[in-house]
Amino acid sequence: MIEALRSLQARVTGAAPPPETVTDVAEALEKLAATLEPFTVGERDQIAGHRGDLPGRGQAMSPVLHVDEWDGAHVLGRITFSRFYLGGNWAVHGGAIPLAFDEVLGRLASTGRTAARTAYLHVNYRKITPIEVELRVEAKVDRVEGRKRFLTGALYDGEHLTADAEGLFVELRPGQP
Ligand SMILES: CCCCCCCC/C=C\CCCCCCCC(=O)SCCNC(=O)CCNC(=O)[C@H](O)C(C)(C)COP(=O)(O)OP(=O)(O)OC[C@H]1O[C@@H](n2cnc3c(N)ncnc32)[C@H](O)[C@@H]1OP(=O)(O)O
Repeated sequence: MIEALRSLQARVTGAAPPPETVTDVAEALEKLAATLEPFTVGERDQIAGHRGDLPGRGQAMSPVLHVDEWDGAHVLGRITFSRFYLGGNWAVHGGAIPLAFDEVLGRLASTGRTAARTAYLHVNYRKITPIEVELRVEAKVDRVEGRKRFLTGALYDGEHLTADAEGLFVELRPGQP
């Protein structure tokens, strides 16, 4: 279901269908939304973002990270931004890149440790990040100071660095939302 939604996001973004097709698709989507409505659940029970066994934790908001290496200290993986994430001139939207970094660094920050939340995330855009190209993602925990975890990450198109990030993730106290 989530994979099909991702595919739909990319198709909708890239299409300019005739008016009758637009009407048909809109009706079909409204019907699907109505089919799901009776199955609305609380946050804890939803699939999206809560299924570690599914690509991208089962949520369609950020692109899927395919993990090659993951431990408590570093991550190596691959990520492809579909056409859904197009900003302009075949470059990824500037807001989608921090989304991907927050996902990767945020998950790494909380791997094998008490959960942490993003306090800040600084992103440098070094080169255009291309759409529909498999990119390499690297991330690591740089240092830990008490509740503060400082992480860095980088995104590569081949040997070209397209963006890098530095983030502070603060360990949550018991009961802290
Ligand atoms: C989301 C789920 C998290 C759980 C993970 C579960 C398992 C993982 C699996 C899957 C997860 C999903 C993967 C994606 C995860 C993405 C993470 C996000 O996107 S989180 C959403 C965006 N972030 C917020 O909404 C935070 C909003 N802000 C806050 O809640 C607080 O400000 C918080 C927790 C960040 C800090 O508040 P205080 O009251 O706990 O602590 P204070 O005392 O203010 O700060 C502690 C230390 O940090 C410094 N600090 C805090 N903010 C700073 C900043 N912006 N810049 C510099 N220093 C800062 C302070 O100066 C202090 O340092 P000194 O101890 O004095 O040395």
